[in-house]
Amino acid sequence: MSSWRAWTVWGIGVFAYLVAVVQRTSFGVVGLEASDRFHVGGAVLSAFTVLQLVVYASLQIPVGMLVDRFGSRVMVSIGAVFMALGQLQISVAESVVTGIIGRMLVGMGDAMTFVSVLRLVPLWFPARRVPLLTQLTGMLGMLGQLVSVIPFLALLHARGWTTGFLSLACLSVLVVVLVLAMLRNAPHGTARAAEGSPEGTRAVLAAAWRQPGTRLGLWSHFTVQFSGTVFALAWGFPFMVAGQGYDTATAAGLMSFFVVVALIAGPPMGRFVSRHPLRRSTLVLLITGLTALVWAVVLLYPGKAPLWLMVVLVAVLAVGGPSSMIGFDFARTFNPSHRLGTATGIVNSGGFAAALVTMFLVGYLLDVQHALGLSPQGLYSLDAFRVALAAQLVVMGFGAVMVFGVRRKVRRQLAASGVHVAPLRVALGVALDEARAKRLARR
Ligand SMILES: N[C@@H](Cc1c[nH]cn1)C(=O)NCC(=O)O
Repeated sequence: MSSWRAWTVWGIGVFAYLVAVVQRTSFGVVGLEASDRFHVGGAVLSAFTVLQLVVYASLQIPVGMLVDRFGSRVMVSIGAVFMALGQLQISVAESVVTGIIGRMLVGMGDAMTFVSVLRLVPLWFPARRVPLLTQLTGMLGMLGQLVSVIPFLALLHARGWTTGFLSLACLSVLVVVLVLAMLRNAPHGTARAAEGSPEGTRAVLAAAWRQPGTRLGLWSHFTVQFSGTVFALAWGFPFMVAGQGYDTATAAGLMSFFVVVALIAGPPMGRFVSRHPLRRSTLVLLITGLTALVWAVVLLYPGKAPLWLMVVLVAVLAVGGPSSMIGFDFARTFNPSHRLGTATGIVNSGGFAAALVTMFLVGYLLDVQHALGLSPQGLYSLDAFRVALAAQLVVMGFGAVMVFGVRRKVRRQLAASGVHVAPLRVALGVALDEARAKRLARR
């Protein structure tokens, strides 16, 4: 049994991450109000989100290194202070520049939270619980999106922009108080191992990168997470409404379905990972293959894709979020605890870097087709989207090749330590034989 102390620390960590997700997603839900306040259209507004993501992704590795050095408590508190300052700035900002500075501060604080919170889990809980708790951390944090969409939006509509964003700043202040009062980096006695490393910071980074298991985590995260992120944060809505011709209510319903599926998929994914640790990369590849297949069917479907097909697409994309947590499991199982933050930061940069590159590629391909007169029905026509969104298949293919390549190295390393990974066919045969033998023994 884990102590109440461990659950309290984890609970506060999860709350801090949930609040970070609220801060991250709060601007996206007030697009119309932001357009009025800053007197700008969609293109400039998307710069707020893109810059916030650029800051978030580029800070992952430095943050990981800092967590290994200073521990989760300091990093989560500093992150919450940055987010409080960012939202305070947004609450009074009236120009694009001051607004973007606010969002970048939020991105900085957000970047410090997830990696630091994940690092608490293996330090406070026994190894067998870690995969499921890691999934639950990601899953519960996602509920922050609903806080943005429901109570925050209602408050902003009732009391106005400044009160809405000031309340979010106060939420992060509450996180700082809770973290300083009750969050500890590790149980007594393990605190030294959990803070500061016997190696120098650069040596920690080099060692984490040299470990093929970290890179397998990076490419797994890269390959399975980006398509869902691109869909949810950038191109999903324009594709469904302007490209496919769905009304906004249906598109909004599909987006809510995305969140529900991502929430439901977390626990089974965690259980699979703890029961079949040698099949993690196979699951990543299977989910990547399935995502590519469903995208190909949607993009090649003659005319508007039927609703059932869009439901399947959204479900597959939503599973990508929980699946990407497999990347963190690779980081954890292949690195000692004093390198865990750094390795987790490396892994977490994968999916977000891939998402940024893809967001840009899709926008660029839409623009180029329009400029060359190849999309006469409009910039956001279905045919233009077919070509632009197909770029995802190239990014997915690249990621899958990297997963295959680095997995070979990981398996060689495992074999050297006496762990041999049987081909899937053989392993499935053995599992079926065992199940049959168990059934017979029960008769
Ligand atoms: N894979 C996500 C988290 C997640 C879990 N379930 C669905 N999504 C991830 O990498 N998150 C990083 C972050 O900062 O949120």
